[in-house]
Amino acid sequence: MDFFNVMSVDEVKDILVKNFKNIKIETEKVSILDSYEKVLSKDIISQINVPEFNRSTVDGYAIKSKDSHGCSDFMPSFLDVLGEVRMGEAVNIDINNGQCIYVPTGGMIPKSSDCVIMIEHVEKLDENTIAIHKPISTGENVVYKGDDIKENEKVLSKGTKITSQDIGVLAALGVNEVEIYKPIKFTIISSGDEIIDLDEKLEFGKIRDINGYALYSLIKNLGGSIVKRTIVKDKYDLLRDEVLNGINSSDIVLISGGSSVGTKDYTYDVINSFDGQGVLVHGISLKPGKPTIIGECQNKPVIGLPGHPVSAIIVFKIFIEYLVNEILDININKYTVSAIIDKNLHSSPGKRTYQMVSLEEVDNKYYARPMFGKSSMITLLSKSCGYVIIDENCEGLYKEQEVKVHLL
Ligand SMILES: Nc1nc2c(c(=O)[nH]1)N[C@H]1C(S)=C(S)[C@@H](COP(=O)(O)OP(=O)(O)OC[C@H]3O[C@@H](n4cnc5c(N)ncnc54)[C@H](O)[C@@H]3O)O[C@H]1N2
Ligand code: MOO
Repeated sequence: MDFFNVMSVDEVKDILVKNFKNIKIETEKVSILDSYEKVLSKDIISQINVPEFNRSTVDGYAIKSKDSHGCSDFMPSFLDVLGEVRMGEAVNIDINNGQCIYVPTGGMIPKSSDCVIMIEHVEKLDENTIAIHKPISTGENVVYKGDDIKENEKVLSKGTKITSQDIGVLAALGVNEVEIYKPIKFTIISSGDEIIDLDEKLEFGKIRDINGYALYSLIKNLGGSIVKRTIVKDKYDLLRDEVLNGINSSDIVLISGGSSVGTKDYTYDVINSFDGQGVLVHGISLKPGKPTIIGECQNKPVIGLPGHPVSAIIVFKIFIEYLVNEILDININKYTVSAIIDKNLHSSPGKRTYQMVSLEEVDNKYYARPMFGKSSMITLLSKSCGYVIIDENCEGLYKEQEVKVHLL
């Protein structure tokens, strides 16, 4: 077996896109009530204007704004009240100069009116007459037809992860059902003679399967589904069988452990044993996560994540999240926090370093405190809030330097 042929993070992302962006993911129609956090597989184009008519945003009188021009406490304008607009009903009356009509909040205003004056700014002289003392401008207290959404406007794009606000938009359009991507299917294989499941006895020398469980929840959090989570011993045939099952039943196969160059690291050979291009990447200039493997077997991505839990999770976040976002056209809109690093920090030039940090708020400023530990220590991640990325060509960070913290 060859030793690592290390590639940069960006090169690896390009390889993922080139080989796997066009994987076909099934779609289905669901009620908008079941669409929360699902990903749209088609653009939503509005068939209507929202609102469909000019509406008042206040309780008041719809008038022609020019009837109010020049009026004051000393020289009010007097207007005839033609009647009242009823909620939910079309207005058939038009107003002329010197006339107005009462409109409740949200009610339709007559075509000939261009503004609404609030009742508290009006003096009601009798049932049919009001006086106004203050000028009001065109458009005041009115939402015009199509102000919110225009007919034929693209309201939501393919790849949108649907939020509660988006469900509100769909309801406004009268859309009952949307077409979404079905969850991307994953198989998770934890490999290693030492790895045992939670219901097994912890004999001396054994290690609980941390990665299988952490990856399971990362996939769920991404909107994916897990077809199978399993543990296999360090035997070529057993690993190959599980990878074959994974390829046949899933869209993406993840193997944790066995990605390095030890005598019992079979991931590389197993990936190369299937039809397809085999191993595309073995080794990334990345810390943690260098011994990652990316392969293509029978047109499916099979990814060998490093066994150390911190490395497995970080590699998932850098590459699997990226790939899923690319496949589903999800707009990557990750929130970051600006913070001040509170220690000098050396990195490893030549490698992109993902430095874990905790965050502390002092006097309305965030401070990022580097968290140190080995990549075999899962609590390094659980005690951190996020990470700072230090580029390959950078030797480190200076205390007090402003950094972007990517939240975990
Ligand atoms: N000669 C070299 N050895 C190693 C290198 C190297 O460049 N040259 N890289 C090191 C780095 S970096 C990492 S990370 C590991 C990755 O190793 P593997 O992917 O082959 O993983 P294993 O050897 O199977 O396991 C490593 C470590 O992680 C523990 N582990 C594995 N799976 C799980 C799991 N599901 N849950 C919890 N812990 C797990 C395993 O017990 C080992 O302690 O290679 C270095 N070696
Ligand atoms: O991926 Mo390794 O964790 O750099 O030790």
